[in-house]
Amino acid sequence: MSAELIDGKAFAAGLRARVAQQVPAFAAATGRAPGLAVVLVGEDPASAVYVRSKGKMTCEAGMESFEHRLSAETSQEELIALVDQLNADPAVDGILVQLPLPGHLDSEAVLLRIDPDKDVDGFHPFNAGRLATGLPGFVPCTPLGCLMLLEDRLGDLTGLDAVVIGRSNIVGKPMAALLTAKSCTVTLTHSRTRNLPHYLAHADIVVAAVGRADFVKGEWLKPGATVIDVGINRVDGALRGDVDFAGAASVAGAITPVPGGVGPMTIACLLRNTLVAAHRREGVALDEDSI
Ligand SMILES: NC(=O)C1=CN([C@@H]2O[C@H](COP(=O)(O)OP(=O)(O)OC[C@H]3O[C@@H](n4cnc5c(N)ncnc54)[C@H](OP(=O)(O)O)[C@@H]3O)[C@@H](O)[C@H]2O)C=CC1
Ligand SMILES: Nc1nc(=O)c2c([nH]1)NC[C@@H]1CN(c3ccc(C(=O)N[C@@H](CCC(=O)O)C(=O)O)cc3)C=[N+]21
Repeated sequence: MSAELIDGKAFAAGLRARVAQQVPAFAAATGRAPGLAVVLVGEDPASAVYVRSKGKMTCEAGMESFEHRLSAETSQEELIALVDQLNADPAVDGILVQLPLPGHLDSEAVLLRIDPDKDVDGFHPFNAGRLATGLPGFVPCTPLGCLMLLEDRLGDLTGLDAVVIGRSNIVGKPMAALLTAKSCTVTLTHSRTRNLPHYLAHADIVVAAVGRADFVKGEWLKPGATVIDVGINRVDGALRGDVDFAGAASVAGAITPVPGGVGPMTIACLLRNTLVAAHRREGVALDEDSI
């Protein structure tokens, strides 16, 4: 292995500490802590683990966590009614509805119902549009975390060639928009891309969000590339990324591990977005770039 390890777990701990530092001043100004509501529908064990971990870290940062666990049989109307209630609740600054939802529910309609000013996931089309057009809003947590790790490692990203693998609304597309805003030359690839290794051979930055264990091979990479592995794949009970770590680590300049890379950044960015939402809603000043 020659690549440097990008320690997302450590960076995320620092970010959560910076968020926590801002909470007392907000509480002094408003008489309350920032609040995050998390909605979990059904009993998917992986989702339950994430929700528990989000709740714990929210409290550790000094913020208020409101957990809503609904049965897998919850109707669309019941879920929408809960979103409306959270939209109207002044103690709630951020709302996260854990995805994926059970198949009978219309997740697009649920995401559309969330007040865009409380949309700390950044999944509402208003916020996707704001990101695409360069307006302030909320940026999805996973790509925001990836960008923070990239800028921490590389500094100014201007002019770098970036390849994003995967075009989902929650990772690939917003990642491409963020890198474009940072003046990278971005290639957004997906399952219909004809010759992925051709694009990767030129990439200074690779962000892999495919959902297939060990998919990206070391031979495809440009020597010295910075590789961000978003993938969370469970293989025989263990977590694997979307990048063949051993192969990639002998070619890349730096790489994130799985676990301990992007995952912890996602939760830390969720807390950051909640802090930002609280300040914006209350009209309390916050230097967002310093967090
Ligand atoms: N660490 C974290 O915090 C998070 C991790 N994840 C993980 O990241 C991964 C991606 O998640 P998500 O974006 O939601 O996944 P999706 O399944 O929504 O999207 C996967 C994307 O990969 C593309 N793809 C599939 N096969 C290939 C292929 N052979 N070559 C190139 N592209 C391909 C698909 O293309 P097409 O559009 O053509 O189908 C699609 O755009 C998953 O492992 C997920 O668990 C997700 C969110 C947060
Ligand atoms: N509305 C919504 N918002 C999300 O942000 C969202 C979601 N739904 N649905 C599921 C995905 C996935 N996701 C992860 C968060 C943290 C880790 C994480 O902390 N992972 C640890 C390991 C955790 C473990 O051991 O299982 C790590 O990579 O080190 C992973 C994945 C957020 N998601």
